[in-house]
Amino acid sequence: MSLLRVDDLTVRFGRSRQPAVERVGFSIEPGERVGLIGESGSGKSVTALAIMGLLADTASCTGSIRWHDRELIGMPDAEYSRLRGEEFAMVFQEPMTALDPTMPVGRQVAEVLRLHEGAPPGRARGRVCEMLSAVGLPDAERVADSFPHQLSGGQRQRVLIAMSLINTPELLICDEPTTALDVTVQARVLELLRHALDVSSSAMLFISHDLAVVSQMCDRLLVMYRGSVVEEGAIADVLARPSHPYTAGLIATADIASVSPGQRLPVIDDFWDVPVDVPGRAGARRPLGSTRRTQR
Ligand SMILES: Nc1ncnc2c1ncn2[C@@H]1O[C@H](COP(=O)(O)OP(=O)(O)OP(=O)(O)O)[C@@H](O)[C@H]1O
Repeated sequence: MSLLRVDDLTVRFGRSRQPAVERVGFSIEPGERVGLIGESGSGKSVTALAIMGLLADTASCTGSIRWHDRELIGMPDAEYSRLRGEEFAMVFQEPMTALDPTMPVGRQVAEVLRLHEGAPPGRARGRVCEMLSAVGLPDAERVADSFPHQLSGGQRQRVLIAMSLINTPELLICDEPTTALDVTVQARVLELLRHALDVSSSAMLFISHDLAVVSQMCDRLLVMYRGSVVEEGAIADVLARPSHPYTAGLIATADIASVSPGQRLPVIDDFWDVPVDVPGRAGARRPLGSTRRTQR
């Protein structure tokens, strides 16, 4: 049985007729690292938030999200929040907004442990410092006593990774975890994330715009386009034989070998005009040759 199985997931906000995510389906096996790539607005974050049960109140969700043998859609809040942080966790794009500015970061990491394990404060402190060291923060005692604004962006993101992995979740969802960091720090944070996952054996859903980074971090790739998954496969297979024109365009414009981690790949911003092979959805039909390239 898959760790996570998403079937026919459709998410709408308010009275919008156009779903943000439409009939999305994929699964993640234990320990597997899956990349989710797509243009801005294609529905990557909404898919992640639906799995985490953290969508805005205005969202309505249909379909199925199964965690092991349990259905997450419609699960009572108390039960959902027990799973969140303990069995699956998420690292967000912007560490400053994900951390409480009024509390030392060590206490915030300890809080996650306490909530899920009931660890007494003394023991929690030791575990927190161990975890901060494990994500490449050597001066763990000092970092633990610091407030978020006293740390650099890279340090804050490491704190969030420590926080998300401290309960050894079976699945870690990373939503553009290094986008807010500068390029050299991004490479280091990605390296330690990979190492931390090796140690915890957690599976990962890694969301990015960046094909180069995804191809370094993941085994399998999902490509989202206008709210739907249009391509799925082992990274090497997709790169060698993309089946959807959007993926082909993305790969064609991406000189993957020459792009260092964190550096943006060129994207094609006229792909809205490429037909989308989703039942029931009418797309404009302009040929791929009429696209233009831009650099983000
Ligand atoms: N709270 C919300 N209310 C209304 N619409 C929303 C809300 N959150 C997301 N959307 C819409 O859902 C669609 C998908 O957004 P989503 O954030 O998943 O895109 P994304 O692929 O993650 O983009 P990016 O790469 O820029 O983060 C967008 O059209 C967005 O405007």
